[in-house]
Amino acid sequence: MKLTNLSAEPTGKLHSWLPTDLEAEEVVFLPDACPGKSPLPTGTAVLTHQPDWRRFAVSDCGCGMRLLRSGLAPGELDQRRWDAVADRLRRNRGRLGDLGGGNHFLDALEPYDDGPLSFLVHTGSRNESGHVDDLVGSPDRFDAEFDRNVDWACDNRAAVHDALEAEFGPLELVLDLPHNTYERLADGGAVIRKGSVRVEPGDLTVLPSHMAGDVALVRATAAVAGTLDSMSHGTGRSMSRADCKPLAEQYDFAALRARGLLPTGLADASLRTDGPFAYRDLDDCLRLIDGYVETVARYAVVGYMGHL
Ligand SMILES: Nc1nc2c(ncn2[C@@H]2O[C@H](COP(=O)(O)O)[C@@H](O)[C@H]2O)c(=O)[nH]1
Repeated sequence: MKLTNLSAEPTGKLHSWLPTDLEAEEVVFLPDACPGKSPLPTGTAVLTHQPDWRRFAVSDCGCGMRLLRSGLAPGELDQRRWDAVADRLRRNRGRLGDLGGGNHFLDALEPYDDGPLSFLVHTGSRNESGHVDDLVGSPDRFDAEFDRNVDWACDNRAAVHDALEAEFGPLELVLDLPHNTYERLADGGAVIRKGSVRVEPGDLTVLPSHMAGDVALVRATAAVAGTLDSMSHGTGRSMSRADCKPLAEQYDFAALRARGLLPTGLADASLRTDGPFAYRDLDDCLRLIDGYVETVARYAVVGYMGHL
């Protein structure tokens, strides 16, 4: 098996994160590589011809990110308007336009170069995703259900987009990319992407870090031919949710609130497992993919919501 390691983790450790029954020709580990609850670790792209490869492609199918550019000057965002968006999303609970839990989030972004605010939406396919699990032995039904999930997740991001437009007016769609998908190959194999997006040279993608960290809009170069046309979907976790507790207890949430808007009523306790201390640094990750992407724009997070 060819293993390409663009992460900061030692290669031996990465091997231990792969399922022992995975038969892959190639595995790419991106800077956001981290183990999770899914069969494959996050931040990976896997080329396989294993007949039952679909069992490695389950979990939060179609989860992805949508980047939107507004016509708003940064000063036009305030607590009242951020709360109004949060209330709209809360009213969507259980249906399209529900941000969901975990580290699904909506950020307001201010560019470092002068310019209008942008918004970054990160949501998945919510409970829909579990429906593929029982279909791994029925490829046609699995593929149809997976596609339905990917479409549902995209519609979910579109519904969050609608909620933002209801408050802020028209928003330009910069990109919408799922990061838990697979690409079927003509020869029966597949490239499975878990926490990684499909990009071709020239394509834009977005790299967020955490609720208090910068976000980069990047363009893929020709070098992505060497990463199975794949790129990271963020900086990735540096620790598991279970390990966050001691750091969360010491974290200065008041300083976080002073730097950016959080919806009224969102308790510090809700952010314990997904706070800034749980994720890697953006510049560290950008250094690891130098040559594979070029930074087009960089933003500070000036508003966060999640765990609504
Ligand atoms: N700008 C923000 N980035 C965040 C936040 N929470 C996590 N992250 C980054 O996004 C991805 C999300 O990944 P997933 O594994 O849950 O699909 C992750 O790699 C982080 O680097 C946030 O609140 N704001």
